[in-house]
Amino acid sequence: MNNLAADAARYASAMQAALSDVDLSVLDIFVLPPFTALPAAAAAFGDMPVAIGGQNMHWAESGAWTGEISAAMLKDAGCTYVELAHAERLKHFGETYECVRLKVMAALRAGLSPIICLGESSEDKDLDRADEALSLQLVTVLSGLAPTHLQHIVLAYEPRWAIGVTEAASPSYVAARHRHLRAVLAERFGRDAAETVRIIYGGSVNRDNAMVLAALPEVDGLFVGRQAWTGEGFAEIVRIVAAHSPKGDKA
Ligand SMILES: O=C(CO)[C@H](O)COP(=O)(O)O
Repeated sequence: MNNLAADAARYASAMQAALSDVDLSVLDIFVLPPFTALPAAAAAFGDMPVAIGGQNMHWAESGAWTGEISAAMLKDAGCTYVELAHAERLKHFGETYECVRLKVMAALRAGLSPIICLGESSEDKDLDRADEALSLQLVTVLSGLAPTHLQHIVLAYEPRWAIGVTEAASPSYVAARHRHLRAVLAERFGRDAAETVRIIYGGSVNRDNAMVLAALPEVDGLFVGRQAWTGEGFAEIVRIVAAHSPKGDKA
């Protein structure tokens, strides 16, 4: 809940200016503004290769759900992505992965790519059951999907204890959790389909840790919060990832 529609043009032009010498075709970039800023952001990014997404949506196509936003409304506002299951949705609004599952299906039906947040609590981490918690979340949220759906899905691994703090999870910890998520996908959907899912890392990503995290072979991209509140800040991360990604693949 940061930034207004009027900030969109400034945000986009700051990114454009900061990245004019960067080959953005090696990256897939998205920004997820507040609902009220979506049309302004879509217009402001214009021809830049930056996709737009919502931060949440409802699972129903339409109807008596006052105050909610549907997939069709997001598409109408210029979105191609939608973020689902952010830790704050689960914590403050009582969302469950069962309800996230309905949203994932609705997003895919509408042609939106869901960015599904997964992450263990600090208690799960301390009790050494992070992988168990992640398996449960992932299996719940993807039940009912076919292997062909996976190419449209992004998993955002965001350990809850690493969001909004000063330190991200360590690279080795992140790599292990991403390997686990990939293994769960492979077990359920087959290795080939599992490889089509992007698994990105979020939680206190900043200019100091972006390069190391993005360079991990297990990490397909970064999910940036505070550092992306300004176009300049986000551009710093984009520049780092574009320059140092050793994968020769999109990140
Ligand atoms: O907002 C986030 C990116 O999706 C996420 O919760 C991480 O926030 P940050 O810790 O401020 O980077």
